[in-house]
Formats: sequence, C-alpha cells, structure tokens
Amino acid sequence: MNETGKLRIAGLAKRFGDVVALDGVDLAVAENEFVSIVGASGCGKSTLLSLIAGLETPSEGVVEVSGRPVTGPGRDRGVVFQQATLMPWLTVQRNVEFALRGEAGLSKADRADRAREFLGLVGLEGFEQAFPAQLSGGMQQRAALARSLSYGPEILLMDEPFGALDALTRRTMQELLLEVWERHRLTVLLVTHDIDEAVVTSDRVVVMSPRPGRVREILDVPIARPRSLASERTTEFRDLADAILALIHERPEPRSGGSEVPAAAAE
Ligand SMILES: Nc1ncnc2c1ncn2[C@@H]1O[C@H](COP(=O)(O)OP(=O)(O)OP(=O)(O)O)[C@@H](O)[C@H]1O
Repeated sequence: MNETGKLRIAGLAKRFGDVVALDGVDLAVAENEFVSIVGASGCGKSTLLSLIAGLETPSEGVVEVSGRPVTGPGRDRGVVFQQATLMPWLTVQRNVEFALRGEAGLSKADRADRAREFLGLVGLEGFEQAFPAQLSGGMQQRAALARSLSYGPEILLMDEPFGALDALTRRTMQELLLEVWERHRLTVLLVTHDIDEAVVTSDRVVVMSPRPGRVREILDVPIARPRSLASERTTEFRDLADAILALIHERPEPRSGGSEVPAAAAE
C-alpha cells in the first residue's frame, strides 16, 4: 500500500436528473488518515459518502478502495449514519453479532466475544443485553460505531454521526472518536457541519463548493496528536477553523461555462 493508496476518487460526478450533485471530484486518502468533508448544505457531502459506500452509482468517474473499484456496498467499508440504524428487536450485543455473521472462521462464541470487545471499546460494557430503545441517542451511536468497527473495515465512513445528539453528548462522542482512532488508527472519512469537530479530529479537511459539488480546497491540520477537545482553545486551532468557515461561505470562482449557484443560495 503506497502512502496515498487507501481511497482514490477520480473525476467523480453524480447527477440526479437535472441536479448536478457532484462534478469532477478528485480525492486521495492515505491509509490511517482521518479526513473530514465540510461544505454548505446541499453541496453533495452525503452523496459523496454514499458513492464511496456503494449505495449510489457514479454518473462519471471512479471510486477505488485499496485499488479495487467500488461496485456496491462491502465489508471493506463501515458506515455510521446520523441515526443509529440498529435493529430494534435485537439487543445491542445481538446487533453487533448480527453484523459479524458474514465473517469467515468466526464461531458463534467468537462473534459473542468480538461483540463484547467492541462494545467495551465504546464504553457500553454492562449494556450488552439492552435493546436500542432503552438506550440514549449517544449510547445508540456508540453501539452503531461498535458494530461498524467490529468487522474490521478498511475505511470508516461517517455521515453526521453526532448531528442528532445534544451538545454535551456530542462532545463526549467526539472525545470517544479521538480515543478510538488513537487506539485503532483506521482510515476515516467524516462528513460534518461542525467545523470544530472536523478540525479536532482530522489530518485534513476537505472544503466543498456548493452545487455542483466540487473539492474547493483541502487544508492540512498541523495540530499535534494525540489531541483532545482542549486543543480547540489554541489560537492555531481557532485560526484554522475561521479560515475553513470563510471558505465555506465565500462565493466560488466561476468556471468557464460553469453554472455555480452562490453559497447563499444553498439552503
Ligand atoms: N436521491 C436524490 N434524488 C434527487 N436529488 C438528490 C438525491 N440525493 C441528493 N440529491 C440532491 O443532490 C444535492 C446534494 O445533496 P447531498 O444530500 O449530498 O448534500 P449535503 O451536502 O450532504 O447536504 P446536507 O449538508 O444538507 O446534508 C442536493 O441538491 C440534493 O437535493
């Protein structure tokens, strides 16, 4: 695996009828890199993640994971959405075990052990036998994260994973994500509206321009790791977050023959 080889996106476009959601997106993500995607509402962030997850098909271009073209969903990619999408009729433990059913060479007992291990990692020990409805939103997201990590995906795709949580729980989950990443070092792509969340977690932040969605700029986050939410109080952090915010709200340069809508027109 070369340095830029975990995920490669080239010339990616996605149209929904007349709506050009993405146009000419190029992006390379290295193994164990944490990359966030930010941009105005409707700029195509979720569409980009869905294309990588294989839930949507590109109109043009390619998505490759470890050199293999993405043709549909697969266990090499774990996905965490804003809503936890746990099966309500199964306990938390069974939800994780269910996701492990396709793992070759894992006995029932192995699946149970693996589920307990990952539920422990996200701080859910003691809640294995709870049903999703008995858990808070934050705990449900912990379970969803455990489920996605349990089968060892090569890339973790997260679409506003903490967007539905209250501010305090959101902060706790950001700390958890930082800790998990420090311990497991996997490749993560995080879509978020929260600039501070993007900066504190990421090695690079991709700023997208509004419709049609394109990569406007990619910024390095030169803040030392391991990080904690306390990193957000530094001047270096605040300056970078301010620069990203300015980029999101700045009107993009029109391309010749382009049809950009001003950022303010995005809802
Ligand atoms: N299935 C679909 N059918 C038609 N249009 C779609 C579909 N999915 C997305 N779009 C359109 O594509 C554009 C990009 O949508 P997308 O949800 O990817 O943006 P986003 O940046 O994730 O937005 P938000 O930040 O509000 O979640 C929008 O104009 C949206 O209306």
